[in-house]
Amino acid sequence: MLERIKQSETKKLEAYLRSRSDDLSYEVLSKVQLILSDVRQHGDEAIIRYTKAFDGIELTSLRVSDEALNEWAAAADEAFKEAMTKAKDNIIAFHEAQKQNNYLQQQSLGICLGQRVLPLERVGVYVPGGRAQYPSSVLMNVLPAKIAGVKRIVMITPPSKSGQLDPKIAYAAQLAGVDEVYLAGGAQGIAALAYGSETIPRVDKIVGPGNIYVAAAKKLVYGTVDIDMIAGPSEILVIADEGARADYTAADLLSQAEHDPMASAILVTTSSKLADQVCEELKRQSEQLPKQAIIAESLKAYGKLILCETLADCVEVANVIAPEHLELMVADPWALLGLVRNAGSVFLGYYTCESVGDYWGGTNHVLPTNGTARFASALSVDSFVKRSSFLYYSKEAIEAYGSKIVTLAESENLQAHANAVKVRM
Ligand SMILES: NC(=O)c1ccc[n+]([C@@H]2O[C@H](COP(=O)([O-])OP(=O)(O)OC[C@H]3O[C@@H](n4cnc5c(N)ncnc54)[C@H](O)[C@@H]3O)[C@@H](O)[C@H]2O)c1
Ligand SMILES: N[C@H](CO)Cc1c[nH]c[nH+]1
Ligand SMILES: [Zn+2]
Repeated sequence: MLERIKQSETKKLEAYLRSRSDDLSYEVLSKVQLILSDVRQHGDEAIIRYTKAFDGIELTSLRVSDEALNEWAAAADEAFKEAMTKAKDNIIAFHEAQKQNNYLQQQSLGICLGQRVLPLERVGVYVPGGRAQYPSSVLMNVLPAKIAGVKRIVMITPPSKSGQLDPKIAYAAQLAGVDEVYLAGGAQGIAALAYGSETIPRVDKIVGPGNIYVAAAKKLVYGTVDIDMIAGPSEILVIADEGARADYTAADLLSQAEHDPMASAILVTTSSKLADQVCEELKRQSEQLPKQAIIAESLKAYGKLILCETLADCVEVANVIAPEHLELMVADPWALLGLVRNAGSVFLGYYTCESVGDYWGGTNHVLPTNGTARFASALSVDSFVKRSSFLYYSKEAIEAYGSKIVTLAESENLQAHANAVKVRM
């Protein structure tokens, strides 16, 4: 069920990495570029047209009114509401610790300098909604923005199959404190947030995960607006030792394969016995899952099984792949953690399945994909702030240090810079 690769078969590993990076191909990017340009030119009309084409829904209004939001949120199930409220507490507790402080350094002669941490004004949050509804992603995106102090949080999501907002998404938006909600998904939604339309406001930064079209659109609008990262189709890489249970391992691989035909699930292990058992389990468990068609496509295209000599080798393979999620299903996960350099988020031990982090634990589930964990980080409070520095020099300070500044300015032949100091001395 999974393509088998030995650690020594580096060509096969490289081929996998190449195929993954080809996902954001010229073909996808050029298709998405056309959508972006169309929405930039034609605004709401183009968004409504693409929603009809891709989501099969004829929208009459993009904005979800406060009354509709209240009505739909009230329809959400009580057990769901209770679990979401506790998950919210866990997410807040983890992210509160990420808050950065302003700082001030004082020196002699009255000199002082420092840094202020300022929230972004307007942020657009993308909540995916094509193949599944993601109320958990509402909390993961919005709560760190709230903690950072973002003034206006605009949420967009594709309409549900009935053409409305799913009650669970409506409830999550209220629980998290979203300011405005619009029904717009895919590249057309990202374009609206980047350029603005008659109805949807332009924002300063777009955050949130999505499929390949959303990821491509975010990549293309970067520069017009800021983005958090490329958070595309989900990925899991499980490192398992001979003590890992095959049924747990297979269940975890399937948990991400069910997201998207382009999701990736990889097992890296030192045990060929476990590898065989996991393949059996994958077959057995996937036959019972409602999303088996998506899973089959995902495993066929991106499912891999890599056999290594040692656990340290397994971690090296993971460092090369740089997965979004890395599970260490080994007896002593803490001993391996220090060797991990490239992973969006790490899950330790036999009992911490990725679902704990997707919904509950408190760490963020919006994470870099497609190898970008080599340089990108999880969504955090930091994603919603900018830093602005300041400097104060007194009359005495400029007189004391002015000649040094003049020397440096003249060394660059910038006489006007030097003069600005000289006139004060
Ligand atoms: N990396 C992360 O942090 C993270 C977190 C949660 C979910 N995810 C991923 O988010 C994705 C959710 O995907 P989804 O599809 O369910 O929802 P989505 O909202 O991301 O995408 C749906 C939209 O895609 C557009 N679309 C669909 N087919 C298209 C086509 N042929 N051409 C142009 N546009 C098209 C449509 O506009 C549709 O509204 C999954 O890949 C999942 O793995 C990632
Ligand atoms: N695994 C996803 C991130 O790749 C997050 C998620 C939300 N709901 C379920 N899973
Ligand atoms: Zn998931």
